[in-house]
Amino acid sequence: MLARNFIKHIPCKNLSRHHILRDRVRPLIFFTSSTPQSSFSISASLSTSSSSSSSCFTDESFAAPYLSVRIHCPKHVVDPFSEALLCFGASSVAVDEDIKEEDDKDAASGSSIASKEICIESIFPVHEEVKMCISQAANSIGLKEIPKFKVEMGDEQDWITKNQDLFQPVEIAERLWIVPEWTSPPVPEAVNIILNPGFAFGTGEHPTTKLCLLLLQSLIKGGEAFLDYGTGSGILAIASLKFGAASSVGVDIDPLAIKSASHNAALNNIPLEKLELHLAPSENSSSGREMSLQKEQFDVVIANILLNPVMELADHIVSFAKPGATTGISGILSEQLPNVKERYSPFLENISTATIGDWVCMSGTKRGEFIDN
Ligand SMILES: C[S@@+](CC[C@H](N)C(=O)[O-])C[C@H]1O[C@@H](n2cnc3c(N)ncnc32)[C@H](O)[C@@H]1O
Repeated sequence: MLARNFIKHIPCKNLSRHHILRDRVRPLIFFTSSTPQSSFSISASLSTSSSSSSSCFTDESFAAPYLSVRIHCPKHVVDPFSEALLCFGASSVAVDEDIKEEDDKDAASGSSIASKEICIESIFPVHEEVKMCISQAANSIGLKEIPKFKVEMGDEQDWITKNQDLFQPVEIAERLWIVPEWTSPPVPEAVNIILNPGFAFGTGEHPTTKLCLLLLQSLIKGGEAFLDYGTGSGILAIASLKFGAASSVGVDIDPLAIKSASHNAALNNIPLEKLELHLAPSENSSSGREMSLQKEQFDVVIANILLNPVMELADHIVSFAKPGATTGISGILSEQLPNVKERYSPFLENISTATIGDWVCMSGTKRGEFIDN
């Protein structure tokens, strides 16, 4: 579990507003998160040949059961409470955007909203103690009562089927498309990354994913070793290989992300020897952050995670880049950029930024020698 003050120090927008999906009837804001883990073995390399998607990622494992939990919480705390749920064990939370917009208008007009409730649709892994997670999340944001909730069993396949219509092909750039597994590429001759994100983040719809893909496309000239720190669906790792990288490594603290990335690698016929996936120790793991990755082995490193890990792991992330290699950092908002820049400037030079909306991707080249701040 993450420490309680982890949430308190993070403004709402910092965490996990990962992904906006539109429902036919009502839009949803869809958040996803890593599942906190206590300890991990470090490597979960692909275990299939490129020609067989099912052998690497069996239908059985993909249809893992989950708990679907509807939680009624006071509207005025929906953002911090959603963030807190993610920190205390939810795999994803979805909030009705129409109701949230109403809420924001109420807040702007100063009307009393404390009594109104909003329903958060969340998903928890089956092993999570849902009541305890909800209670910890409520405590962490100062809610006096534990919100009412209802739990149902589901399986991942249900969830995916339910949400299939929502994820449509995404054009990232001319001749670069992200295409759901269940649709045909609109431009067959383009670079098409075939995806089924499952529970993992990374459908290409989020601005940070787009920014990272564009950065990656500009950096990969052929033959590079690429590190995707916070791989989610594996979208960047897979894209790097399609752009011509020689090898790619994806790291994530979420086992569901590793599963999803593995499945997606097979969908894209990625040869086994070209992609490694590593389950990283989480923040609280006593095993520390050592993985079987060598320092200074990558020509390009991108970490699209969130503000807190980006700040905390700065030297760790940069340590994997070769001197002179470009490191991209995303998952951050414009208002957070000054702090992130300051944190990385001892390690990176020639820093530049790209933005879409409020979201930023910062990149720079690794210094030969680090400077004191
Ligand atoms: C915003 S998603 C990015 C996914 C994908 N790379 C993309 O660009 O769309 C962030 C991912 O980072 C993972 N993550 C969060 N904290 C992490 C950490 N400390 N170490 C490794 N991965 C982490 C999350 O589980 C999640 O899958």
